[in-house]
Amino acid sequence: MLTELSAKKRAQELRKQLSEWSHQYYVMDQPTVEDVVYDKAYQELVGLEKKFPKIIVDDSPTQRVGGQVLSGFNKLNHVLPMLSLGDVFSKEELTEFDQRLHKTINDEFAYNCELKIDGLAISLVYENGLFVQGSTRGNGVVGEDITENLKTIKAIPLRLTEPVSIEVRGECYMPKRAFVELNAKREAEGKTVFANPRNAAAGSLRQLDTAITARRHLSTFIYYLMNPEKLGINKQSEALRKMSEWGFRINTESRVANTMADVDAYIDEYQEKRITLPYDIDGIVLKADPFSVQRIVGNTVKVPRWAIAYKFPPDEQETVVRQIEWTV
Ligand SMILES: CC(C)(C)c1nc(N2CCN(c3ncccn3)CC2)c2cc(C(N)=O)c(N)nc2n1
Repeated sequence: MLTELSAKKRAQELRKQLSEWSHQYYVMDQPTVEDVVYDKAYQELVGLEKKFPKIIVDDSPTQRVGGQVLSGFNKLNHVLPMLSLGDVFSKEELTEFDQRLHKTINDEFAYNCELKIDGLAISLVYENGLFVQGSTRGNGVVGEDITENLKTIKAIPLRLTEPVSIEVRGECYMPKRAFVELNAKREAEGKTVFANPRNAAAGSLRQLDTAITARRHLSTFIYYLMNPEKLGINKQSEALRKMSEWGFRINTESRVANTMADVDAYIDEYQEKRITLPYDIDGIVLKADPFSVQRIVGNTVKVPRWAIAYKFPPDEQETVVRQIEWTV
């Protein structure tokens, strides 16, 4: 006999299982169960919550697609401005960046090298481990509250593995495969097509109908933790590892470089690999790894002095599916 109490207990078991499967599939790119198994458990949870609405909790996977059509997005002020990035287009300029830093910092320090994902910057706020607000970068000071749309993205955890209150930032992007398939569908429907995955991701996040956003196969790579030293984290590479442990999707191609020769090698490697990646990148981002170095050199009004974007030469090749490794 199904009581509200037994339904509540069963729903908690289902949510835990669904969350683990979802983490494996959407965050770790390592599906562990067939879709049909996931869907069966999900439908059972939907049934229990429909029968006993009082057992519904905010971080239930059923709450990702609110299904409501918003009338607009509220503006919001970022607690800390989302800085821009200085960019360079040659290894010579990269060396100048490194030399400038060493004018201020005498001892040696490592760089964290990251792929520069070609999507759009987002900010995510968590209170006691629960996702409470998500927004676009906007002009860096004022962004748009797109929490409801970001909740539909399975790579964004609704609850972290620890009850921490943090703000993180990253890139929301559309995988190349989803981009090609979306444009093929739009073409068949006589609609306009998106010029590139970045525009497709931006258009998908700007949807007022969250059910449309939910169908666009968006994903994220998180790359920034606010006030990390308050959490006892002292390097960018450590912050990335910690955010991964909390449940965020972190790009696995990041690497610590101890010399500029290592940085050059990283650039050469990913200029080669670029076309095979399942997502667009437009360069790499170099960051002083120790937060102590970041703190000493600080930021200008617009950009950090401790990070730089190295932009690849524009790559004329079309985004074709066959050259892409078949992951998300
Ligand atoms: C935290 C800092 C400021 C160093 C930072 N800022 C970034 N960006 C700033 C400029 N952004 C921007 N966007 C629109 C207009 C002007 N600037 C877009 C994000 C980063 C972007 C990526 C990426 N794409 O993969 C990344 N791995 N690390 C970043 N790190």
